[in-house]
Amino acid sequence: MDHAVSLAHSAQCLKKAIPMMVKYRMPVTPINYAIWYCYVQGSKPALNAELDDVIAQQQTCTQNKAKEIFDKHLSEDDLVFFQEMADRFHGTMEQVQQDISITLGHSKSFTTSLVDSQNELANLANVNSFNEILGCVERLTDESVAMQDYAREFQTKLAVAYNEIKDLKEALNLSKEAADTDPLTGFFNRRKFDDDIQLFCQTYSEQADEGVLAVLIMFDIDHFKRFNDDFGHQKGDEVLKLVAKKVSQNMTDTLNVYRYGGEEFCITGYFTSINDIMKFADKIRLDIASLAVRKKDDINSKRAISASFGLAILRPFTKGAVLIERADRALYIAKTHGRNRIEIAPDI
Ligand SMILES: Nc1nc2c(ncn2[C@@H]2O[C@H](COP(=O)(O)OP(=O)(O)OP(=O)(O)O)[C@@H](O)[C@H]2O)c(=O)[nH]1
Repeated sequence: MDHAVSLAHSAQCLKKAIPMMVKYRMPVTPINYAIWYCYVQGSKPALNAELDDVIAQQQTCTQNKAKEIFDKHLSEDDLVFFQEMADRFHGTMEQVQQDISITLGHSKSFTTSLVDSQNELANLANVNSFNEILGCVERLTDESVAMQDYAREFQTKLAVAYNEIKDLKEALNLSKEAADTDPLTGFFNRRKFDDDIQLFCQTYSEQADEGVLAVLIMFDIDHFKRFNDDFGHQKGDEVLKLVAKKVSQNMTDTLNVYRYGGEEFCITGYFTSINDIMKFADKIRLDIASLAVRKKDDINSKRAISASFGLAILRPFTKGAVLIERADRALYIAKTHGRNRIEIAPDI
């Protein structure tokens, strides 16, 4: 790929590439960035054709497929280029914006001091060649005002460019957010969970604080298949949304909630005691159990909703996979012991 392109051209390509990633719900990874940038640049028709095919079939492009396309048509150099580009744009514009503000400030104070001098001179009746000096200062003042006008105009143009870059950055953040979010529930999605869980375990291991417990709470709506079969998939989606609302109402800043699978959710976070964890999980369990739905045209069709919970307290230096396995096992026991209940994984 030709990297010797102007900043303006790169900005144009980025501006077109980001909405593509948003549209097809692809996370902003360097690889996705690279293939879409190349796509909108149009420099590799074979890449465009392949990406068009994948999108036509799947309405998105999976990480694996994106990597495959990248490996086939692009190189590692392209990747480095993309990783650096967005930051470079923003950094450069920020710096220039600062410089011009300083220049404008200087030119303003220069004008002010010239005006002051001019006034002072005007008040001095006994100065030799008074009119010459005054004329000279007047010219300098005019030049300074012109310089200030020029700087202001330059700043306006720069502000426009700066805002465009800012918009680009925001679009990038939004597309990242969209790529991490489950659209039905608004929770983080499985992809984000897979990214986060290892970091969650690692951070706790490195900064383990006496008296702080890190926990993974897994829960799953009971008999959801039966519900879907009896009420239809659409009503099932409605239940997922209702459950999500109840869960959201209990969330705090120290907790993260994810849609782990179809009707299965995970919460990770920190508590100070097992008692607090149990109280928290039980509140959610009861909130979900307070829900009931019925068919529009059948008053006798009322069906209660419930969920089962499996908790696993993190032991330092445990891998994410082990924590998940323990919570999953506890959830399985909650299911087999009658559902609508909470089980804690044994601390072995
Ligand atoms: N409506 C709806 N259903 C979904 C969605 N995702 C998964 N499901 C359904 O969720 C059901 C899950 O069924 P199972 O895994 O057998 O579990 P279950 O019926 O809840 O039974 P237990 O977990 O043992 O209580 C399946 O019928 C899936 O089709 C979704 O997004 N919307």
